[in-house]
Amino acid sequence: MSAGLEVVLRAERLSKSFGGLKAVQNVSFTHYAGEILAVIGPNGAGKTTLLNLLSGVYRPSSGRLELLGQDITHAPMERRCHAGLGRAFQVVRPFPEMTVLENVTVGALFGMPGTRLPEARERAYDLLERTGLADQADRAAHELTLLQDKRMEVARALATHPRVLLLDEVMAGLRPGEAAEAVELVRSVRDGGISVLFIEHIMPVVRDLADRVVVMDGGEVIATGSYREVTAHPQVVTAYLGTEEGLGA
Ligand SMILES: Nc1ncnc2c1ncn2[C@@H]1O[C@H](COP(=O)(O)OP(=O)(O)OP(=O)(O)O)[C@@H](O)[C@H]1O
Repeated sequence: MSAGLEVVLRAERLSKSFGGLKAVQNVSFTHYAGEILAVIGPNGAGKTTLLNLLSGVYRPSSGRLELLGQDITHAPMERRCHAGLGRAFQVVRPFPEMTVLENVTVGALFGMPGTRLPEARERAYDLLERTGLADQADRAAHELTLLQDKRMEVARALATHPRVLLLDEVMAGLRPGEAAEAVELVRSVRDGGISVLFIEHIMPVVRDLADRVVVMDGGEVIATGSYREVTAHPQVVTAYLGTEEGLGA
């Protein structure tokens, strides 16, 4: 990835402290259009805090963040969403009593102000087809399996018309066959023209899915590059030594 490609997200020296703890320190990276970018790192590295800075849950203590050339460093979540940033959560938070179709329709209404209900429902139904959930449209959200929940969460995020989709450990808790399906879903999202940034602990998933990888440790970026490059980086090997996830893949 190099000059000339459109930049969708640019983080410049982003930092976030909680009291005296520097959870994210001077993190810089560039995310190019059409790219699947992984953020990895051992427990406590600062990945979730970074995702929260990107999506607007937290404001940075310092640094700058650009989405499609716009400064969104201090923008509220809603403005980020309308500017093209979508997020699917690790802990799926649907409206449990509403149907799957209704849940995704809410995403379509929220993401595109001025959208009328029939249009939003139509878009939601299209997304259920794309995410393999059309046959679950009329079920209550709380009846879904974990994989179906994750599909729905991706559909809800896609309903907001993102240019960049942030995924927070969507593979967590899935069986290997299910994870393979989720990998295919993420690829199909990218093939549909949406850039994807994901946090993931499962290294084979990172290897199979990521075009580039940003590695964090102790709040800082310690390596950026292809999967092969970063997993051969001495600082990355050291960071993962003795951790549960290891670098086994
Ligand atoms: N709201 C908060 N208040 C205080 N400290 C926090 C808060 N959120 C995170 N931290 C601390 O910031 C550091 C980075 O945490 P973070 O959750 O971002 O790491 P992570 O890489 O996502 O870890 P994991 O892989 O275990 O989810 C940790 O030391 C954590 O305890």
